[in-house]
Amino acid sequence: MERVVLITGANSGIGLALCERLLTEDSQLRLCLACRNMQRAEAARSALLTSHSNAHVDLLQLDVGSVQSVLSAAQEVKARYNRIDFLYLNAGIMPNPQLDLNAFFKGLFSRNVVRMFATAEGILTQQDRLNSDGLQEVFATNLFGHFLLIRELEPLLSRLVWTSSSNARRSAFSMEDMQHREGRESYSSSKYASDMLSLALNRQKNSQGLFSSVICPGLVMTNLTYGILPSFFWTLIMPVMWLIRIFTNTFTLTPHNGAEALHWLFLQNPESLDPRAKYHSLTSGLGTNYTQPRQMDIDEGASDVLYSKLLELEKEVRRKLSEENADEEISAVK
Ligand SMILES: NC(=O)C1=CN([C@@H]2O[C@H](COP(=O)(O)OP(=O)(O)OC[C@H]3O[C@@H](n4cnc5c(N)ncnc54)[C@H](OP(=O)(O)O)[C@@H]3O)[C@@H](O)[C@H]2O)C=CC1
Ligand SMILES: CC(C)CCC[C@@H](C)[C@H]1CC[C@H]2C3=C(CC[C@]12C)[C@@]1(C)CCC(=O)C[C@@H]1CC3
Repeated sequence: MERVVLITGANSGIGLALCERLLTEDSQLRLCLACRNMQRAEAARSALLTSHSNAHVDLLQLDVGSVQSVLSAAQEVKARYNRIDFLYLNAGIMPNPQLDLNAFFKGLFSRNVVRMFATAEGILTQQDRLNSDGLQEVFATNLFGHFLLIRELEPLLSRLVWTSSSNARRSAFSMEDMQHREGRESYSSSKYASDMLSLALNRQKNSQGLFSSVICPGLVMTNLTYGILPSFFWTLIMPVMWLIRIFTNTFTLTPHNGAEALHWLFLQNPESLDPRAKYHSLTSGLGTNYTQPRQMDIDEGASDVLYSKLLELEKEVRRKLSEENADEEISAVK
């Protein structure tokens, strides 16, 4: 039977590499690339068809950072497919990243140097902003848009896979400020929230046959990392990066390597997976790829609280949207 796989943020980086790997694994697959920019989505589709000429590759317009776009895209998915075998929640942003060079050089000579290279703890901040739905942009894109998509498509779903990060950190997240309006680590906060949400979804939905997993792709050279340091600089320091890889294995560096755990999960029986584990893509000093589960630092109770808060927020945004639509109808009649 033809399996249907929907991937958000599939037009570049890790998402596009995953598409390549999945088509190599199963040429009968129906892939749906869910992207906000249709020109880039077309280019990704053409690239995939060059290497897999008989592949079924569909495109779907989806801006996960916009409530209206998520709701419209979900309607379209329901009209097109009667089930989604895998939903990869991969789209993500890190706007205006700032590297704290002082902290970086201090970290270089501390006991935590390996940890710093693996997680970027203490050396990276971002500047977030409100989007047109009145939500924090990073929260809306990396977490809430995906949550809404899951809610809309729930009856069609069986497997969810989140592209999280080693940068997800409990101390960056606050339940009282789940959108991270106050701090400067919105990326870390949103990724920690996705880890929590995955656990909560497993607790609430496993009995109904829905399973969720989280992965970390390691440090990968993509548009996201080119936003932190320019691509020529990364190319210049590549020999240093290969050297560091010997000590951490988290410097996967290429999108193909970064997609290792995403691909690995595609081959696993969901019942054999640990809901409290994050599955890491790792690459050894000799260039061998493998997947390793590591326990996440999460409370079950807190993950349930986050789930309830997201349901509340969902109600609120739906109410606001229907009020706005009603206002528009009234002014159209006038
Ligand atoms: N690179 C790395 O080292 C790491 C990356 N990650 C995570 O991996 C995931 C993929 O990122 P990566 O491949 O690195 O970076 P890219 O920037 O190459 O890919 C991000 C993808 O997300 C899409 N996207 C962003 N915002 C939206 C939106 N509002 N609606 C729909 N699609 C959107 C982008 O589309 P567009 O082209 O239109 O911008 C792009 O296709 C992210 O979740 C990221 O946080 C995690 C750990 C490390
Ligand atoms: C000599 C060089 C290797 C210096 C590079 C320093 C930093 C730019 C990087 C060290 C750890 C990296 C890292 C990320 C970005 C680049 C670093 C801060 C991520 C935050 C990218 C996105 C993620 O989701 C996790 C990564 C963790 C490690």
